[in-house]
Amino acid sequence: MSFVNIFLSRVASTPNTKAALDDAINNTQNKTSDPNGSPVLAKSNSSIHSTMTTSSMTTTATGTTVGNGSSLNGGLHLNIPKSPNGSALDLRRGAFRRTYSSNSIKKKTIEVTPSSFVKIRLLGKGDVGKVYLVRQKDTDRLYAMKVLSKKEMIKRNKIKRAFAEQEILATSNHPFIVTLYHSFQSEDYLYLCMEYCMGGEFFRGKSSARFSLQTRPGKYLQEEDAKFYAAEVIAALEYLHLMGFIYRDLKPENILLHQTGHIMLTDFDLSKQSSPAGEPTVVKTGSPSMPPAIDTKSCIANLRTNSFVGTEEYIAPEVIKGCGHTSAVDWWTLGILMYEMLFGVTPFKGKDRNATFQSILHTDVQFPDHPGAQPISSLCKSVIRKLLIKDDQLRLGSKAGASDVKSHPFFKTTNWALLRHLPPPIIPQTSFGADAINFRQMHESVSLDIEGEELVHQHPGAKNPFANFSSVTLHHDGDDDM
Ligand SMILES: Nc1ncnc2c1ncn2[C@@H]1O[C@H](COP(=O)(O)OP(=O)(O)OP(=O)(O)O)[C@@H](O)[C@H]1O
Repeated sequence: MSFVNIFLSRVASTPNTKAALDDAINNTQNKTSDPNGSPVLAKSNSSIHSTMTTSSMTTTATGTTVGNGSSLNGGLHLNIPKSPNGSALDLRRGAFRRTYSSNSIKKKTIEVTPSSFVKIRLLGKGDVGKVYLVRQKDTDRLYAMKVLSKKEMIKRNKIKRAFAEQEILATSNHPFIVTLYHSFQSEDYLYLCMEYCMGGEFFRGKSSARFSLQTRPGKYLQEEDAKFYAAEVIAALEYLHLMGFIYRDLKPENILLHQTGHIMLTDFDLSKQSSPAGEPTVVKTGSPSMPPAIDTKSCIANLRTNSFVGTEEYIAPEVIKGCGHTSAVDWWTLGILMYEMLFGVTPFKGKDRNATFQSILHTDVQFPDHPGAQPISSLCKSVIRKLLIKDDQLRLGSKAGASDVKSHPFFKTTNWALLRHLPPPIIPQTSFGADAINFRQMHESVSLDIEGEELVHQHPGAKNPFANFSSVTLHHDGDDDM
């Protein structure tokens, strides 16, 4: 039985889990725009422009309660009509197409092959694969296609990671997590066909997209803006933890911007799955006026892992020590991310890797106080300090997971239920999509043609390690026209 089936049957039989997932999703699903409507290339006589393929979309404004399992359909439903002219603003404001529920993904036999797509350009590179902007030939829809080389995966012992990534993408259904549409394989490559996040990377190294953090004045965000992105990241982490996954690779490069400006987490090859995921439990909040919160920590309480993974400046102390780590690593990385959003640098960066690790292990976080440094509130300092507590058992998030973090007074002004209604601080420049203006120019050293790949030579009779890779097409609620 695949994880999806196990998960769905568990969801059906456990009202707490279902309600908790619905809660995590619904608390963020009320959106000003749909992050999952793949842009389409619409050809006119003289020009190519983008349009959303949606007629109407149902969104749910619901006050979810934990434990009664009725949240999904219990709220107010709004039908948002299609905009008549499909302007860029309308794309952001009015385009809805997916509902987010824990059982809205329908797995189908694979409906595409590599030759169903035309490669448009290279968007990004990892060590075993590349991500291309592609167009599906028969629908003209644009997608981001991650193409992983089997040869490289075998050489670098990364087969398990590709399986984990497929599993997470295929089971996730959340507005801040990139949507998977198809996964399939050829003789030499694995393919993950995902929603194309037109806004590019949230922020990255020196050659950045024009609206990324690195090009903001002073290379940092205002505190309120950083709070907005932190809240969206927390919502995504909460969902992943509820699903039994530790993300383990939160960093700016893995946060993509949807064309609406809302974030989407991507790159799950370092994520770790607790199998089976534990039951979420309910914790009482301090205030009688607040509803009970979900304990996401219990979903992954049985998962402690030892692998040394992560990105140098974002690695948590317990990972460096190699004494086993839990979902608390994700809260550490959130602390680093918040610091970097606010100050443009990470807090423990040393002159080399060793110095960075020493600092991560032994130095308390310091906030810049030189003239010109951005002043931040004491509540903001407090939440960062608590997320960066070296002892993972004392760290914010170590007791009840996301609920601990969400209830820190820094987030008192955050309206979690309406997160998606808030206008994002940065709206990516829209274009017709295929020009990928929000991505830096990349050149391919080796040609990797989606249709005609080089061959991998395996020993005759060797067991095919990719035999169990799922080739599926995933239909999401609202995608009937696909
Ligand atoms: N859905 C997407 N939409 C737009 N661009 C994307 C998408 N997914 C990935 N990219 C681009 O491709 C880059 C590499 O993607 P990703 O990190 O998933 O690849 P990877 O091979 O797993 O890399 P790594 O070796 O860092 O794990 C991203 O940083 C981003 O620029």
